Amino acid sequence: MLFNKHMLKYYLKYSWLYILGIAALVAVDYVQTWIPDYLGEITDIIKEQPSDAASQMQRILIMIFVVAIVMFAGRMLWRFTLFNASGRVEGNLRHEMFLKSEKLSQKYYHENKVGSIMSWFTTDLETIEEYAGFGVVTIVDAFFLGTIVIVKMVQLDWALAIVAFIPMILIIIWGFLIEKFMSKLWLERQNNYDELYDFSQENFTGIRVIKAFVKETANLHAFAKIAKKNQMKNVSFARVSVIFDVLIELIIAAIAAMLLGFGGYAVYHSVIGQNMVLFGHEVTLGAGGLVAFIALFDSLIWPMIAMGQIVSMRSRAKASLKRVSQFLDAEEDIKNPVNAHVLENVSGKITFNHFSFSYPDAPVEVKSLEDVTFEINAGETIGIVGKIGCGKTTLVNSLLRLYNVEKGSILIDGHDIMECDITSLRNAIAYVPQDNFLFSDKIYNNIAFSDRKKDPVAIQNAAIFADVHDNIAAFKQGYDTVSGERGVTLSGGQKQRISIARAYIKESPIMIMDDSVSAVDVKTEETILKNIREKRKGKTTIVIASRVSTVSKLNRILVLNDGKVEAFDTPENLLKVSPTYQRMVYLQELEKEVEGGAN
Ligand SMILES: Nc1ncnc2c1ncn2[C@@H]1O[C@H](COP(=O)(O)OP(=O)(O)OP(=O)(O)O)[C@@H](O)[C@H]1O
Repeated sequence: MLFNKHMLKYYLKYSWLYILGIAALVAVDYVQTWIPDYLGEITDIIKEQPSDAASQMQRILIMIFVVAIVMFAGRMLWRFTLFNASGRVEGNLRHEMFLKSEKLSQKYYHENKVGSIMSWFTTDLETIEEYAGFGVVTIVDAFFLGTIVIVKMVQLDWALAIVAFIPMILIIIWGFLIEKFMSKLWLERQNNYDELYDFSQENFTGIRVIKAFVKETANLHAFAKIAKKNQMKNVSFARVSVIFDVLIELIIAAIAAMLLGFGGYAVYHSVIGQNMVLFGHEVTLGAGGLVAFIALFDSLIWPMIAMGQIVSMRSRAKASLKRVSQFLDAEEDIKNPVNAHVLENVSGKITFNHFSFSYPDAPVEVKSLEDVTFEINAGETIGIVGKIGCGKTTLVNSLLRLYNVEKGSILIDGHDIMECDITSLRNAIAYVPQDNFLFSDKIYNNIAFSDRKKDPVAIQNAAIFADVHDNIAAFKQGYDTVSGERGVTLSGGQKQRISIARAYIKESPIMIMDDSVSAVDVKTEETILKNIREKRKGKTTIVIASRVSTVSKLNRILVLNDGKVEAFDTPENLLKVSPTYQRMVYLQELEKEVEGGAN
């Protein structure tokens, strides 16, 4: 079996299914080996024709019938229990992996592509499931059936049995030697599979860009290259596996031929009274004994083939379990501290204290944020502006603790967020991300994402807040319209506003809008800002904007420049003290003039 800490707990959890299944399998194996004895007896009865032949035959036939019934019931039972157990082990592992996936930080998802993670969730888990079910059957069969048959063969004639066993021992040794090599081949194949998954996933996501740039053919060539590599890895694994299987079958056929030869020769010599000597031992096997011996060897064929299958199956499962375990053991770098402070009744005061931040994969000298210090009062609505890439998103991601605070500190209501319970922290913040991701679900469910129990009136109010209610009402299926991949394609502005509604409905003391009105017209933007002023009165709101006009009516605006705070002041004062703000205003005026001229 395949043991490591992740598997062991599920083997233990479903031990009753395994014990029942293995017991049924052993029972089937045991009674199955009675058949060769009966065949031997039948041969001797036919040959010697004793006076009670009819009653002996009747007894044997009844016993064969009983064996058939036990085998039928036993096979049903082990199939049901062992395959049930392996399915449950797989299901539990998948569940554990899903839980883990939710605990892993942004850093992990930067380092590992979605395609690779998907293949761990699919093909690797299937390989493990195969081994936890069929693999167990094969091992138990090979071990118990093999042992019982071997004992019986030795009892019949140990010298003849040795003839059969020597090649078998060679198969076992060879199997162990080849397993490591096959495991390496499988690992390579699976890693290549990741590449294939990653490529396909990116291709499907970026299909519009590919089409717009007429890159279908180039992409097809790139795909064919990766697919070919994958095919070669598959072929390499299959080649080794097939050679191994064929050689086992060849060895089996050779042993059968040898047994028939030696056995037939030995029976002939015992009939003429000159017993054959093998390994210094006189072979006294009669015709019935030989038939039983050959039939026993026949029962040994499956355990021997099974050994070959175990090697291949185990090597695959070991490689797959290694990948799954690496995922399950991945470090969770965003964790709750010991004695975490649970944020309650948050007023919304936010303090950044000499906070600096570099992305894990960025060169050490490149800081996305440097020595950032400012304070937002509880209930205040502020704007954040700055050039592209100046660190606006990084700032709010840090507040959400999507990354750890390593230099400086961030406080909410005076509590260091590194000491706060992460769930309570994130519950206190409603976030509208820049990419406006929506789930492939009804618009209704997307808005109610934070609380599925929200009533239709609350959903509608949130949509009115985001000025998207009229758009939704105009859809044929209204709030039941499915957004995302499988549903209608919403416009960028509609997606932005549905994301705003989703955040607003949380009624959190802090709301962050990351460039969330960039795709709406000026009138809609004004409506949303007016709604923020009215409906979020007394609650903290941060509006990140790429246009100065979005934030120019707010009381205070934070201006970032190359990751540093350039100024944090009223729009009037910023015009005097902040070169970045002055330039943004100047560019906006210029834009207006150009537009006016064009009209
Ligand atoms: N995951 C990441 N890994 C490494 N560097 C990153 C990562 N995300 C952002 N950066 C870098 O950090 C800096 C700040 O990025 P950020 O997204 O915070 O800027 P921004 O002001 O929000 O930009 P925009 O106006 O385009 O939204 C940029 O130089 C960017 O290249």
